[in-house]
Amino acid sequence: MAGRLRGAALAGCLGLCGTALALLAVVLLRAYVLRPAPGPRVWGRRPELGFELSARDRRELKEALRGAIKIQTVSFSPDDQNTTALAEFGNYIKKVFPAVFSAKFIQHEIIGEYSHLFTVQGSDPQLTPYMLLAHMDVVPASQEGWVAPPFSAEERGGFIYGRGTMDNKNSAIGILQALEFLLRKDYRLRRSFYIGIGHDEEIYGHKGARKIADLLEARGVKLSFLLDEGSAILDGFIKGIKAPVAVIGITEKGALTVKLSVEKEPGHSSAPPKETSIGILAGALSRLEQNPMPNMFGHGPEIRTLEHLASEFTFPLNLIMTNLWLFSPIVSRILQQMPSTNALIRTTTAITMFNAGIKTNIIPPSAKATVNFRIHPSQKAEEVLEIIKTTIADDRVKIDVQETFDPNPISPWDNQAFGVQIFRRTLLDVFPEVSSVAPGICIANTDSRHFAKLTDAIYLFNPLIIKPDDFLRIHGLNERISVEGYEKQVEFLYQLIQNSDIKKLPEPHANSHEL
Ligand SMILES: CCCCCCCCCCCCCCCCCC(=O)N[C@@H](Cc1ccccc1)C(=O)O
Ligand SMILES: [Zn+2]
Ligand SMILES: [Zn+2]
Repeated sequence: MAGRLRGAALAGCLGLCGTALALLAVVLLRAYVLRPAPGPRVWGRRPELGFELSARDRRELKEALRGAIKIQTVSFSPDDQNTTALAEFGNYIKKVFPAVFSAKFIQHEIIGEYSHLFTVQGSDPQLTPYMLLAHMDVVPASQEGWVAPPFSAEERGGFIYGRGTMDNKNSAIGILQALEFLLRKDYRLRRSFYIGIGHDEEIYGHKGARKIADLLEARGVKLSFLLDEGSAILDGFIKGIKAPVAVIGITEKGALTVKLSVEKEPGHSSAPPKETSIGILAGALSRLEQNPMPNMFGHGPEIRTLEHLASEFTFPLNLIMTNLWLFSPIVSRILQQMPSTNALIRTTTAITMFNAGIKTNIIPPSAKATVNFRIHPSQKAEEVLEIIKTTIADDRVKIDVQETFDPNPISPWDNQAFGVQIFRRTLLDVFPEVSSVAPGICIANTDSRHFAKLTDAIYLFNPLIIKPDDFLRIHGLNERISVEGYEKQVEFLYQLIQNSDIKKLPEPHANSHEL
């Protein structure tokens, strides 16, 4: 009997060990044998014009950006913008980019009073046009806490400091600068393209980008791709990856902004009720913060980012990332630890405004707060609103939706995706240190969502190498760009325009079935 039991135990143990060994074999096989081959595509044609800058070009390029930063194009709220500065920005670009404004094949239109649309006519009408999008408005900046005043565009240690240096005058001015340089070298464009520069992106883009999109739609325009801000070349964001990796947004999160309010009878503070409007609202807000929206890891494109980058990770993370079918519970727990990666895997909750109270000895008649949610690509605004109501679970808290939109559809990412191949080619040309190009999610929102009817190929990417510390500067203190980084951005755009002039993508290399 005892022998039979020992035999059964041994057989059980062997079975378990066998399963463990088989699992290990699959894990190793996927990590080391079945890795997608990142083989290069064969591009016969190189950009015609190299990006060699004279000392004068360099100075001009830097001063053009610095001049733009000094114009205080601040969007405070949907009905409060610095319109004098917005108009000044229009005059400024006319002065700084004379070749762009005098070329016969470039049409310039002002849309919604302050936004700009450039139609750059290529010589081959058979080629589907593309679009480069940027915005000139900026969020407000406090005067305190900056090493140099936010609209001084001061240069320190190789960096230009100022609001808009990364978000997003670097793109607005950078695109025009790249085109200006190409025109001065008599480059004749083959593929038409549009440049859109919005003036109210930071307050939803209804009067700028939305109107540009409506106009192009009315003209029957279809785009082969659209490129806007929203992601970057990430350096040091992902534990276990040493080299910088280009993560190109193939979708952006949705958004839902709700106003919460509680009204109660005012009175003398010496005989207070059990709960005041402030206490009730604070409780509701605390419940929202303490109960984050569900972790959706694996339901959106975030998993594709990790799969693409798997072979970039050092051991043993490479084993884990190539085997997400097994390790995703661990990975999703790790991702939720840092705010920037937590934002990739769930709808985020941010309490952004709170107003209440009149005087120290008056029971507050009302308390109001604003909560801003950024919706994960696998959820819809309606579903998020239901979760909010259930979490607050208090009828005394009035919930008003201020603004909402669902996440963008997911743009194509494969060997036939024209835009993706052009970005990849251009990244290889301009940033040889970038080891991988992966699809990702833009965790914030951009003007690009207004263009969904013109193309299904919307990409969010700024050709800038950014570190976690830089990310905090966007909408924060000491926003800055390195002069070298800005030159690289202009070079990227200069080569991108030339690379896009290719008629047809080259056939994929025999080994490069995946990007
Ligand atoms: C695989 C690891 C990835 C780690 C993620 C790190 C992400 C780093 C990305 C850096 C680029 C950030 C670019 C931000 C663009 C910001 C654009 C913006 O500020 N938009 C406004 C628009 C808006 C929306 C709603 C109301 C008013 C304005 C925004 O707040 O989203
Ligand atoms: Zn922006
Ligand atoms: Zn912004």
